[in-house]
Amino acid sequence: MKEILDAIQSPDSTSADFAALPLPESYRAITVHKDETEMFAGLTTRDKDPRKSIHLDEVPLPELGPGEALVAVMASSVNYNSVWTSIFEPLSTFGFLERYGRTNELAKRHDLPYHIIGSDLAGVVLRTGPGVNAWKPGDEVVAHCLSVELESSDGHNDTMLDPEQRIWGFETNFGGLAEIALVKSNQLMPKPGHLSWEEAAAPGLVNSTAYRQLVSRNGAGMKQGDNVLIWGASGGLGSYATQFALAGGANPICVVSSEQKANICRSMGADAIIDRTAEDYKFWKDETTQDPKEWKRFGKRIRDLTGGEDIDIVFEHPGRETFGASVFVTRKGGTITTCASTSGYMHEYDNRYLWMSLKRIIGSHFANYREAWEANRLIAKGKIHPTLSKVYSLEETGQAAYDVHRNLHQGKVGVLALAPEEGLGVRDHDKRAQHIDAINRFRNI
Ligand SMILES: C/C=C/C(=O)SCCNC(=O)CCNC(=O)[C@H](O)C(C)(C)COP(=O)(O)OP(=O)(O)OC[C@H]1O[C@@H](n2cnc3c(N)ncnc32)[C@H](O)[C@@H]1OP(=O)(O)O
Ligand SMILES: NC(=O)C1=CN([C@@H]2O[C@H](COP(=O)(O)OP(=O)(O)OC[C@H]3O[C@@H](n4cnc5c(N)ncnc54)[C@H](OP(=O)(O)O)[C@@H]3O)[C@@H](O)[C@H]2O)C=CC1
Repeated sequence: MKEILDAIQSPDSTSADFAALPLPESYRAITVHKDETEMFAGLTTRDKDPRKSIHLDEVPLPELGPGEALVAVMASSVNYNSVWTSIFEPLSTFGFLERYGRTNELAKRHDLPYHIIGSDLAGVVLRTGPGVNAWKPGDEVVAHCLSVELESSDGHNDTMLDPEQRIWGFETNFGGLAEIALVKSNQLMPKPGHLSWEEAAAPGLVNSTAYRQLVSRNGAGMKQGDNVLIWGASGGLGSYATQFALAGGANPICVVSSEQKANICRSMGADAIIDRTAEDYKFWKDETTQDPKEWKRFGKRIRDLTGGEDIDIVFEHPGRETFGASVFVTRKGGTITTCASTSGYMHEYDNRYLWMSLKRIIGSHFANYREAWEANRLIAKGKIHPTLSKVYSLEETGQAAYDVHRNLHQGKVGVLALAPEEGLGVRDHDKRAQHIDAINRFRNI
């Protein structure tokens, strides 16, 4: 592994040098274990502690198949899907690996008693499998997390519709929270040169998801002037949705849970901000009964901020707790676009407000390769910036996932894999200097 790191850090290394590097038989990786899936039985979601289920193991290097690449991972990031994996909710991810393993001989590699998790990476290609022409050893890359087979016709308009669509490092093995990752070559994209490894690894999953959900025609198709209600506007998804709204000439109405987070939104350029803790919205009277009066109070607050206008697009992901309010505050003909249900997936809303006002609910999930590429291109052009707040070592991944589970973090949380320290991997110093304040906006807060 030392030889690999030396090659990455040497400015003189060529593609041939990387191709000639011997690959290790094993590497360090963040895992959850199949024989521990019941370890949190009986506990509430909140009390399930990722620090107990997340392990750092030495694992064997997987065989490289056609259309695939082995990547030396310099840095990765924590996504909420790794929180779900680590608390075995809503179901154990080993079921996904078993199901994938049954599909063909090569996919059997994924069905193991351990799951190497993680759906982001920035690093360097070490080897490519047969049939890979677009990438070569030595390429500095980031990887998006869409894994598809594309044998069926269904996915050929929009690859997210492939029946064998999976999220890498969640529904497949050999994810990014490791020193080496196995990806399909059509997950690879160029690493933005003005960013360090950990900065480049941070946006991938959430930036691509927010791009499809909010900007793409497959999602809400946001346009200039739209009022966009963004839940968790300084969180993983929300910090990119807020940037897309601002960069696209829309008006973000940012919901956050503290003054500190409100200030982060202001620093991004937003001025319509709702602190849901300070204003104490209680959309549910009890576990089963919502309070439409509270939807109205929330809607009135939005009207105060917009000069009397309602919401064109809701960027939804908290789910059960907020969905009734989200449907209510959307304007006639508006759109609620949802990609998640952090607070519960059995949503309840008053359907009269949906059909009588011709509103639409759009389900959105990750992004196709083109959408992920366009989202990454905006990062590379310095139009959208990473929202990295804190960086942990691979050994500390359990704590990093705990922070995200308990909503103790801001923006994105990074993890160093092979990178020995933060700040390495920057190739375009001039562009970095142009954007340095925006790049550091979330750091250490
Ligand atoms: C990029 C980052 C993303 C995120 O962070 S997202 C957040 C994290 N992700 C999640 O929380 C999602 C986790 N996944 C799940 O909870 C489950 O994954 C799903 C609920 C999405 C799917 O459930 P399942 O049980 O895996 O699959 P089924 O499709 O429900 O299959 C169950 C059986 O139901 C049959 N079935 C499906 N559709 C129909 C139909 N329309 N009519 C009749 N039967 C149907 C199937 O065939 C199958 O059957 P048979 O068990 O016999 O194989
Ligand atoms: N389908 C897909 O492709 C994707 C789905 N996801 C899912 O989206 C969800 C959010 O992910 P991500 O943004 O990375 O997570 P983060 O935890 O980084 O951010 C979510 C933010 O939502 C807000 N929030 C949390 N709970 C509630 C609640 N009950 N009511 C109102 N606001 C709430 C919090 O902000 P605050 O406290 O400031 O209000 C929190 O910071 C997860 O469930 C994740 O699995 C994520 C990426 C892709």
